[in-house]
Amino acid sequence: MGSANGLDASELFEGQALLYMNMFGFLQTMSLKWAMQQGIADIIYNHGKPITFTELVTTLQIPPAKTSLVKRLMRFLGHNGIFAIAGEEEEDHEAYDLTPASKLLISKAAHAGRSDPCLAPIIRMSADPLLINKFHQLGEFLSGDVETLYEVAYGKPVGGFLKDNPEYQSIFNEAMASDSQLVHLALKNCSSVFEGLDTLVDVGGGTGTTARSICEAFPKLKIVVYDLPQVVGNLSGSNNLSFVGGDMFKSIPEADAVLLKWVLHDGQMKFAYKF
Ligand SMILES: C[S@@+](CC[C@H](N)C(=O)[O-])C[C@H]1O[C@@H](n2cnc3c(N)ncnc32)[C@H](O)[C@@H]1O
Repeated sequence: MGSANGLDASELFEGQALLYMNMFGFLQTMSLKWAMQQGIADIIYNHGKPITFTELVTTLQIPPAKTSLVKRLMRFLGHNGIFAIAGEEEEDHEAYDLTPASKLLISKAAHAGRSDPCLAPIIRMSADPLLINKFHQLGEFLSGDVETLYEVAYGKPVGGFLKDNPEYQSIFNEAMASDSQLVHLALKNCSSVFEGLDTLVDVGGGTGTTARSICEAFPKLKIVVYDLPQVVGNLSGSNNLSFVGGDMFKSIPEADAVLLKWVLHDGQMKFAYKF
């Protein structure tokens, strides 16, 4: 027999499971943040082989009363593909290994001088409480006239917010730079894209991580990274790389081609960066 809302028992439970899965979706972000803050990827990497549950809680100095919670979190992260679970799950013999995702959390310090990409900074930014908070204002933003979510939540657009909060400007710049580290992998097969170009302007190019990769791959190409003065003001270039500060809504330096990466993804971004 159907319930009052016309659902049979299996539909009810499926609906409930789906709702709860979405309701607890934030736990994916929070457990990832925990693993990153604890440096678990570095711990496993330095260990040189899968680390057992007992070894992990000992290394993390988890109080005995809370070790079972760590096991739950590690299994949750394993279920989500962040770590691989090896060994037997009974008797505390379970062990954790790195996956492609957690290898991208290994810090530069653990890699000791190698230049492997590390995406921890962009996770740090995305999981920051202040920056997450703005999403509580989605309703107010979408039903009101204010142009950006930042303005609803913090009283100013993202550019102004970052200018007034230099610590977030650094978090933001590092996050963007970490995302851009992966670009050089894509460049290997892209030479045709840059053929015939002498100059390129990377508009909203941040601190120049993408531009540096392109400069290395195409040393004859001259690249200008154009971004807000607060972002590029203190940066100096090299042979074929230079930094220019300015506002892209007023003008941009002349070049054979323009690169826009993570800039103007949609109409909202135009307003988002207005001061
Ligand atoms: C989402 S980030 C992308 C950074 C970089 N392209 C990347 O992919 O890592 C957007 C960039 O646009 C810059 N930006 C925002 N408004 C701007 C403006 N009016 N003129 C120039 N740059 C601007 C920001 O400072 C920021 O560095």
